[in-house]
Amino acid sequence: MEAGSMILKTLFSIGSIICAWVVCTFIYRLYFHPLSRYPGPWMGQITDWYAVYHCLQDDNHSNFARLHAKYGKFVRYGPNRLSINSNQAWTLVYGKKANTMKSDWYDVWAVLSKDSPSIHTTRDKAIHTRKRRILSHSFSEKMLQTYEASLLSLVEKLTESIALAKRKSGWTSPVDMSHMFSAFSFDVMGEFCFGRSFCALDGDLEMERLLTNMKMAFKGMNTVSLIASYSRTVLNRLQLGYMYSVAPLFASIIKVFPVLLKDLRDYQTFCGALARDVIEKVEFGSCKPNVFSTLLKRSIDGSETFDSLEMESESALLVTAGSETTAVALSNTLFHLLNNPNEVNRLREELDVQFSSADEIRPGKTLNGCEYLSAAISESLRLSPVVHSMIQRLVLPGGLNIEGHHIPAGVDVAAPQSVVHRNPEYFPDALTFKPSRWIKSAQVTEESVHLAEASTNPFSSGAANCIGKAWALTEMKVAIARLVWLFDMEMERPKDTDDLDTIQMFLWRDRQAVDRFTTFADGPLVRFRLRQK
Ligand code: HEM
Repeated sequence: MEAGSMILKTLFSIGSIICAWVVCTFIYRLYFHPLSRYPGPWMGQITDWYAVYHCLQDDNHSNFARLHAKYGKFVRYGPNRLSINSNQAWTLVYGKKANTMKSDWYDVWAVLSKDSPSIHTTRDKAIHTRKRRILSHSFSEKMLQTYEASLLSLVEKLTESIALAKRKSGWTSPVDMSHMFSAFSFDVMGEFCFGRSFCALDGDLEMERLLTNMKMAFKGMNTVSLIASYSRTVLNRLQLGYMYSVAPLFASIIKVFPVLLKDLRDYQTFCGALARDVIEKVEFGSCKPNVFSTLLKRSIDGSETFDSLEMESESALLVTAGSETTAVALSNTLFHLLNNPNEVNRLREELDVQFSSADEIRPGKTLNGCEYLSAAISESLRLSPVVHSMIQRLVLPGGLNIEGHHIPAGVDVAAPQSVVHRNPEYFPDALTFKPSRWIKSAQVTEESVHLAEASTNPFSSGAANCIGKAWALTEMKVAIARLVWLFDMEMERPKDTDDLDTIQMFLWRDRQAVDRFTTFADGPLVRFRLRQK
């Protein structure tokens, strides 16, 4: 009896200590923490489970818009986290000289990069600089030109498969363009990285499976638990990126149960095999130039390059970083154009002046000179950035001064792209798709064009900005210009959206999107017919 009451007493004491510790932590976080003066949802002020909850909801993109509308420029959304709605963040948080580094959040992603962190998951600045130096050789202007022939043949395949689709009275049945662009950009990355298409546009089932797995991998990088294929429980969407203290636990679980990451490992094995195939072809001198052949040739010349583990890790990263992002950007651009048919006409007028056949639309000076095309893409990336919400950075010793505030070292800061990109301080009629805002004219001053440029950051900035930006823009320009040149297009309106005006339609689609670091939206569903001149 006495032993029983002793145990009860001990449990009670332990419980009381834990409760007191939790209460003290919450009181400290609410009233005494260096960030306690910043407004934000009370749940977020006391625990990171607030951020985890919104990751589980896939609604970070819309939640940050709500939070900033309610609380203003600075929002404390986690005990040690600030979201900042300011264009100054592009230089002060992400820029080359920013007093920040990639946050611990990237450590969780590194769990997925098997034995060697990729350029994206590397946090150490010196190691990152070395990786970036090596990889930049495969992204030089000269190298990009050598990949162009493969890009053109895949764009032709894309437009041919649309032209050959079943039709009624000249119009095809609705084509899901997010699916089509996924297959297209996946194939482009196959050519770009390994010198061979993945044949996803041909409907290869094995490739479809890998593409689906890769999308899971993408989700998993933010959702970390790629456990998805194994246990379809809440765990498969658990966002440990915001709870990095449990990352080592997660890593140990994976070691004991490797089956949990089967989808990702399948995908990495696939990329590893492709990388080895390139190694053989380079040895026999039978390889089209691609990212990996360029890196291998450097090792043959005795120049600085990656070891084989790094090559596999970079190959897996590049295909994911380069394919779904571009696919999402392409489907968003097509959506905005078809949601604003006058803009399609304006773009067509420009293309008709520059090109007399679709075949003439290819990378180069003339295409780059199409300012309305560039403007339409910039405007789409503004309104619907591919990485909508948080690219997290850790403030280093010395702190960060921004918008008259001093943020102490150790705080995780981020500027959600879609919030800054839709800030009316920087963009009049912020929710309207207006490519003309990017072009100086009688109505648009040079200052407002500069302000627009300084207030958008779809490819991020600084030393860890998107290394594939030039390639992504080339891919998008050719694909969009050829579609607009070749086809009349009509967007099939989703059910119950007939009464929505242009802005409401955009916001409707935005709400349907899911934010998993990359933000995915379905569709648009588009009917095509060969253009009637
Ligand atoms: C429209 C398409 C694209 C968009 C909007 C985009 C956007 C971004 C953003 C915002 C980042 C910074 C991520 C972070 O700091 O965590 C990034 C990084 C990166 N992107 Fe892209 N990207 C696109 C296409 C591509 C393509 C086509 C490639 C490769 C061919 C690529 C390769 C990379 C790599 C390797 C990084 C990591 C760079 C580093 O950490 O140094 N991206 N991208």
